[in-house]
Amino acid sequence: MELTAAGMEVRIGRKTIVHGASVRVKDKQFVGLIGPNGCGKSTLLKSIYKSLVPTSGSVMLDDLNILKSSEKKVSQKMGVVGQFNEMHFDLTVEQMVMLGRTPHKKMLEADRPKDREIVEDALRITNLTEYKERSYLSLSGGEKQRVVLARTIAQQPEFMILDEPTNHLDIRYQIEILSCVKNLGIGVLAALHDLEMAAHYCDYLYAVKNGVVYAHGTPEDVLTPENIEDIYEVKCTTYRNPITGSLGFAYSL
Ligand SMILES: Nc1ncnc2c1ncn2[C@@H]1O[C@H](COP(=O)(O)OP(=O)(O)OP(=O)(O)O)[C@@H](O)[C@H]1O
Repeated sequence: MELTAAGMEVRIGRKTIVHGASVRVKDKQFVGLIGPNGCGKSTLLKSIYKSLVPTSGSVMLDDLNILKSSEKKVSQKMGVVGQFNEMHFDLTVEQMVMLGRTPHKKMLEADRPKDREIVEDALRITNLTEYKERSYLSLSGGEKQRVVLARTIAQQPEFMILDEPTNHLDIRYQIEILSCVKNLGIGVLAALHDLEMAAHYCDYLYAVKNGVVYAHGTPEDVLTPENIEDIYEVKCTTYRNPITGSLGFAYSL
């Protein structure tokens, strides 16, 4: 399943936030979106997953025209883990994860044994089984983030978009979440801040600066000291992490 977002332009009020960005995620690729605060990563992702209407551009998931398809049709194929996961009414963790089954059910259809099995699996792979009776609102930010990932996994999407999925997470959960997503073996487009994580997990990267795709390629091609200095306005030296073999970064102002 391949995602192609072409010529995405997003204007909010009088300001153009994303300027003609194109992004492609080939079958089963894990693609990262990097760039400084406010460069337009979330806005670009939202325009791809239909939370914002782009001024121009097209988004195809194989032959499904995302921008012209119903929410239900899109959510049968595409799962989204957004940046903010606040809710104002309380559900248990299990009920929250069960919401992931909604796109696959008819209106008011009860939970089927298969739905319960899928929810159990999603709770297990996100290490949330023992949280299933807990109230969602009582959870910490990182725990909520894992529940939202579990809900998205229960949705059984063929493609996933994640907006800074490791935001609130400590190192262990950052690794767990990214490994878990990688092991799903589906196409992924994820905005990430941690360049070491991006280098380690992503097959391909798009670097955004001022709403424009500044560079794209493999992590080795994109995460050069020159690019990082231009994109983030910091001094940077790269090295090879002797333990993981992945790219490492040392920064200074
Ligand atoms: N609804 C809005 N009205 C006005 N400006 C907006 C709106 N939404 C986003 N912006 C602006 O668009 C720019 C890009 O925001 P966006 O959230 O896409 O950045 P980002 O790269 O995801 O940043 P971060 O890494 O901090 O999450 C920012 O300057 C932001 O203030």
